[in-house]
Amino acid sequence: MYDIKVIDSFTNKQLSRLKLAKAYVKDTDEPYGIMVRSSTVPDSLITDKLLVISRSGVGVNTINVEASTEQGVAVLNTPGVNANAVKEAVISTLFSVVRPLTKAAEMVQTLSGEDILLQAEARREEFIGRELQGKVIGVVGLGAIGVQIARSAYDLGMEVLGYARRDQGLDFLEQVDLDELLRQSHFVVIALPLTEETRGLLSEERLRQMKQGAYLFNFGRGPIVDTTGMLAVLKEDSLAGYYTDFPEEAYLGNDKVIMLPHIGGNTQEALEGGERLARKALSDFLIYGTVRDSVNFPSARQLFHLPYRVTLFYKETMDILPDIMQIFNQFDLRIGEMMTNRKGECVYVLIDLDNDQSQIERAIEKIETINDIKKVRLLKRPQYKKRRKVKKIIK
Ligand SMILES: NC(=O)c1ccc[n+]([C@@H]2O[C@H](COP(=O)([O-])OP(=O)(O)OC[C@H]3O[C@@H](n4cnc5c(N)ncnc54)[C@H](O)[C@@H]3O)[C@@H](O)[C@H]2O)c1
Ligand SMILES: O=C(O)CC[C@@H](O)C(=O)O
Repeated sequence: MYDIKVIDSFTNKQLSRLKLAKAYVKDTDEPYGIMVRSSTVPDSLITDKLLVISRSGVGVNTINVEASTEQGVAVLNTPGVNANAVKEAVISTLFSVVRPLTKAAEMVQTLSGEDILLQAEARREEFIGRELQGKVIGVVGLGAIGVQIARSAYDLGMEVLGYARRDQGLDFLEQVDLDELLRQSHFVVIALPLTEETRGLLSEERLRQMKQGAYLFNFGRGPIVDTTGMLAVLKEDSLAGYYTDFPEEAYLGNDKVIMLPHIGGNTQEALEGGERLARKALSDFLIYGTVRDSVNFPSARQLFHLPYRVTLFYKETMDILPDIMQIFNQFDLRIGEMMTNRKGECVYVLIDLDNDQSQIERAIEKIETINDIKKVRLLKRPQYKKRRKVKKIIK
């Protein structure tokens, strides 16, 4: 039985399905698993008992991934699940800054009388907009979200520039360096994760390179844009505005800043999809040791035919697999199937066996003494009840 701590709200429908993995929601300080959305996972929960953190969503800046890796805890997420939602939010904010439709509709509500159409038309000049077609958009970060935004902007007839660390080979945009992108774009959209590398990437110096009258949209994370720098640049009237999904007190009352309450991915479709994938990823990890999307574990999947599976996670400072194999031999364990995969210096191994459980447990005790080993688990092949055949009654 696994105790699962649930941070943030998840639907009962998904939480009740955890029981398929013998996992049950419990408010404990020492869980085996954590389900979370964008709230911070306290470091105190990352104990050696913890096996997995499953994030419904993409950004993992609220999870101490380094500490998790040290404890052999898999940090799973659901990349791509909210990319369409964020893309649609970005496209609608782009339209909202060039077309004052909401303001125009509000004005109409102030009118009265039979000739309301004439009165309204007389004020049309107050609401002249601009078009996106033909303008330059720069997309910073070409992952699931960035690529979708770039593609839609291209379909709207915009000229699309993109910034990524590697050539993405996309034919609907021109990849340029960040400084060039900032100089050329009328609209710049940030679709990056928050990392040590991206924190403050949009520094005052970089913001000053932006085109006169350009807009910046931040749907990545707040600290990617330097707040002091942004306030200074906005004061000088070089930027037309800053649209951010991450409210900051320093921007309150600034009429050039529009802040949303972190709702880029906040659609019913994205939330339901994220919850389902995060719950399933957690269940599959607990039952089978399977890893699909993780920021610190390599992906791993193997059919579970034999009665037992040993999963091993280690940070490789030297090749320890021969030592592990030697222990398996010493305890006369016959490996049926095995797979190994790596992510950077982290290695994850699945080994399926058909031996006596106590024999495997003794081998595990010895494997746990090897330096670099972060986590070893012994899984039993799940026994699914056979479905009863339903006899067809033919009248
Ligand atoms: N506003 C919201 O509600 C919302 C919703 C989803 C995601 N996000 C944010 O958007 C981020 C991106 O989401 P995604 O689904 O596109 O993730 P993703 O992992 O598919 O893409 C991230 C991209 O950023 C690139 N990248 C990372 N560091 C970089 C750097 N220093 N320079 C250039 N490129 C770099 C990666 O290579 C990757 O291509 C998330 O991490 C999250 O912070 C926000
Ligand atoms: O979980 C959320 O509510 C927002 C998710 C979003 O910021 C993400 O990184 O996927």
